[in-house]
Amino acid sequence: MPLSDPTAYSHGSAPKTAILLVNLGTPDAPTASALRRYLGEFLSDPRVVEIPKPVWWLILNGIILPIRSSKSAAKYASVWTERGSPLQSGTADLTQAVAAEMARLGHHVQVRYAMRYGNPSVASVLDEMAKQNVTRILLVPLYPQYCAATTASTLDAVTAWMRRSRRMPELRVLNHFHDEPLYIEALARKIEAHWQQQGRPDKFVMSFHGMPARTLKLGDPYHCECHKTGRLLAERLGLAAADYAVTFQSRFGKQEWLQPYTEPTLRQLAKEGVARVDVTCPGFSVDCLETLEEIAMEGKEAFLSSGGKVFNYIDCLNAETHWAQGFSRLLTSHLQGWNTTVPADPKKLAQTRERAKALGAENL
Ligand SMILES: C=CC1=C(C)c2cc3[nH]c(cc4nc(cc5[nH]c(cc1n2)c(C)c5CCC(=O)O)C(CCC(=O)O)=C4C)c(C)c3C=C
Ligand SMILES: [Fe+2]
Ligand SMILES: [Fe+2]
Repeated sequence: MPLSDPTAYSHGSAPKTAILLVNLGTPDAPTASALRRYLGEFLSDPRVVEIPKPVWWLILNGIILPIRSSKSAAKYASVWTERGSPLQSGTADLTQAVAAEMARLGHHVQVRYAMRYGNPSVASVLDEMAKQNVTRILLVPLYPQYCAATTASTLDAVTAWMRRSRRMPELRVLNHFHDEPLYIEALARKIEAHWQQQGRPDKFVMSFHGMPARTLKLGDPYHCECHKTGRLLAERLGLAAADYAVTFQSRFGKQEWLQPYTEPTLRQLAKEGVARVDVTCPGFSVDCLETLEEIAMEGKEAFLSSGGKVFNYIDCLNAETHWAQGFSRLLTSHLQGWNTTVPADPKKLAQTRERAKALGAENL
């Protein structure tokens, strides 16, 4: 494959820094054909499904895609808004909020987002950055807990692009932020705001996306990082061990996944006489199908139909102001040594200020 040369090198050009937020990706429409494309790309990633390729190709194309595409399309249709997929609009909003906050903090950085699967692709955003002479990239997979299926896969997409680029940018990667005080604090504030309005539940459930159980034995730190987030958040909220549970949702296929599973736990709690549960999903940066449909709709139905009385779903952090501020402070600490506060070009600085103004930075 020929190496790409988007712009000619010129002497004396100042370093340009970008923050690239990457989320999982989502279908372009809630239709079976869009789902087939999206799931086909997602589930063909060997980081996501670790089964020998030829066997998996047959199962995926012969069974999973024909059946799951239309089933999943109906689920997506139930959460789709006039802005499209919640994952897409939520990621765009978070990006804009972080861009505004970084500008307010005086950083001259581009903040963009890409999707690991679907659009805008990681390669297309990196191509655009290269054309704009971006020379330093802070890569931020939007997963607080490290997992090979998500975090490492995001880096795979970036390194695949780098393999065909002549002039590689400097690259830093935010590996995880599952125990960062700024993240735990933002989660705690969100929960506390809810409890100030509604009082405390009988049980607080923190539901994380599941993974095949064998990945824990193979050394993936994901399970431990989910539990650490759960423990830190519970401690910050003053909860005793009996007041909360850490569970895993979105099981896929027949093999064992990380336990306890969210939905059976909700049913069990209701049967044990727990009247009210509050559920939140700290592993998802923005609300998406997995939180809005699987938890807020299906999880609620499971709990109430098993005898539970009150089910509250507490949203993800999304683009909350205090999270955009906390996240930007966290990202700033990863920019250390890259001087982003001295403008290279006064004209560009004025443009950045105008852009920040247009993005509402003054209100943050
Ligand atoms: C083997 C299959 C899957 C693994 C492993 C997996 C890991 C994993 N996923 C997320 C985050 C998200 N997953 C989402 C949707 C989704 N996940 C799978 C399968 C696996 N995920 C499927 C098939 C789907 C599509 C929906 C469906 O058909 O059920 C989403 C939501 C995307 C959206 O558009 O809203 C997110 C986010 C993590 C964090 C993770 C491992 C830790
Ligand atoms: Fe998933
Ligand atoms: Fe563990």
